[in-house]
Amino acid sequence: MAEYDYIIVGAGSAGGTLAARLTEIPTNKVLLLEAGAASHPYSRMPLSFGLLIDNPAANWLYQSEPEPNTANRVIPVPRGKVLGGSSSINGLVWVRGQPLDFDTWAQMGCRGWSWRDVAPLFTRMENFVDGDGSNGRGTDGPLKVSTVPDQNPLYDALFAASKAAGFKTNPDYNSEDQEGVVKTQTSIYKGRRMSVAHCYIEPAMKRPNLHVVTNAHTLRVLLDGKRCIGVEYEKDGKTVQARAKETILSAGGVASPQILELSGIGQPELLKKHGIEVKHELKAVGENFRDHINARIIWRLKVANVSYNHMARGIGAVTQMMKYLATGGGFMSLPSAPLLGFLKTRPELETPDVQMHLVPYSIKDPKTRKLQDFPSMTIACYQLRPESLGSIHIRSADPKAHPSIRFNFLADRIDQDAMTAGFRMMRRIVDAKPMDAYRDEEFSPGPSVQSDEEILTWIRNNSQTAYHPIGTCRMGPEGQNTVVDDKLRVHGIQGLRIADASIFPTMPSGNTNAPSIMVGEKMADILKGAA
Ligand SMILES: Cc1cc2nc3c(=O)[nH]c(=O)nc-3n(C[C@H](O)[C@H](O)[C@H](O)COP(=O)(O)OP(=O)(O)OC[C@H]3O[C@@H](n4cnc5c(N)ncnc54)[C@H](O)[C@@H]3O)c2cc1C
Repeated sequence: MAEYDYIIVGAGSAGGTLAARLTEIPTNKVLLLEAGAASHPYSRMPLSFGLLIDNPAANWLYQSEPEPNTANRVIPVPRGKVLGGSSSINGLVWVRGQPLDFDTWAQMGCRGWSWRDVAPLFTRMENFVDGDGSNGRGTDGPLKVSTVPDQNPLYDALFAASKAAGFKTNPDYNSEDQEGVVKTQTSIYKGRRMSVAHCYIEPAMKRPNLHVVTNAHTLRVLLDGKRCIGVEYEKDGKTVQARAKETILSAGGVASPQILELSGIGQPELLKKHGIEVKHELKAVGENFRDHINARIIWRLKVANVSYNHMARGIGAVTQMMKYLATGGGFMSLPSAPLLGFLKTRPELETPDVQMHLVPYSIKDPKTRKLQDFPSMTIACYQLRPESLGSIHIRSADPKAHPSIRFNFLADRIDQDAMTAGFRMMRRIVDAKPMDAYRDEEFSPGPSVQSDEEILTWIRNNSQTAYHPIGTCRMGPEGQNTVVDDKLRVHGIQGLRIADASIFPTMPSGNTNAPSIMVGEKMADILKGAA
């Protein structure tokens, strides 16, 4: 059986970062297992966000359970299944979060995770090419970050409308002050996606001490009593075992709790129901699940040539392709949103509680992301720090069966109120005078939806996830509600840690790629004895 110092399961945002950092020390022998392929031909192009959203070649294509809170709809849950994980298929929006997020983690008992502790990790991971090193922004990290270069009179009108509606702008929302309507910073450089595969894993693969195995589906971790001794995975139809001093699960918010349960770690009743021997009771495995529910309003536009529905359809698609090939710019180089808003729904709030994504086109269906036929724009809004808690648990002892995902979106009154207020703020921006020249009728939901109840019902009936599942192996001091401690060790099991978005105790205020990479950086420091 092959022996390593470290086995990392999942080559995503956190796992890929961790593998690269650990192998900086030549004596560390590391095995990185990834269920997906080594690459996908579309991945480096930012448009791959749309092209891979329903593509099984790079995506797990999970689905939620139908739940009454969201009109019993089955909501698609895409996750990256390729080297780089979700960082290879995501919407490329780069957000650190608010200092308050991490100070809250520290306040919940996670020593070493306050903003003061994690800010240097955010600095070291990035090379913000449009920054000058102020605000703690990185200038020589492995992952290049740039501000969207796309210009469009619609953006100017939206900035002016936001100002007219009473919202400020902000020169750097990834500083300690997030508030404002802003041009998006992205994990894109010169039109190419800056995934963890490209920025961390591929350079590290030149090292002899990193062994990367792709198309390797981890089935379970191997336990000797209360000690983890390695993993069992399937490769080319064969079951393979590997041993390590430390095993780190980095399979993401959906799959890390699944692998624990398949290994006999979790809620005893649930494991027994599926015929799995209980090796270690941990009630919080798969619980404390949070995600962002994303409500999108679509407006028709009077001016066609500011909307990519007009500029990127038919012959326009060819023009955009030529532009992309020649300059690395245009439609195919955009992140999921070129403008963002981090705003307060109530003036007395200390920091923003909603995030908006302002998009110069609309899609027919978020499941396939096909462009709508008419000139239009979208603004989407989610509450930054949702309170509602869902769960992710196995539905079967079969490691290939997708787990049961229950969002429980909008269960909490705070979430309902913030989403309703955020919805009204989207309309407030677009109704402002500077948008008069562009705004046509609201296409979806349309003017018939007005009262708080109508808005909330519409959100329940139509909204999707913003693709940020977190919390299912929550970090914190040992207790009913946590799975790992602040050194990311699974409570009660030796030699097993978890490093990915599943350990977030609460939702960071924004998109979750940068905080997931930060977890990989932090895990590396802990294992190197530097944290
Ligand atoms: C469609 C989409 C759009 C998004 N847009 C943005 C955005 O614009 N900005 C942003 O900041 N965030 C975005 N996110 C979220 C962000 O990308 C994720 O939060 C982040 O990548 C999670 O990192 P992770 O390390 O926890 O998991 P992942 O990066 O998902 O990595 C988990 C890895 O584990 C592998 N794996 C799972 N199970 C097994 C197994 N049994 N055996 C072996 N390997 C396994 C997976 O294949 C995957 O490679 C988006 C996500 C998606 C899916």
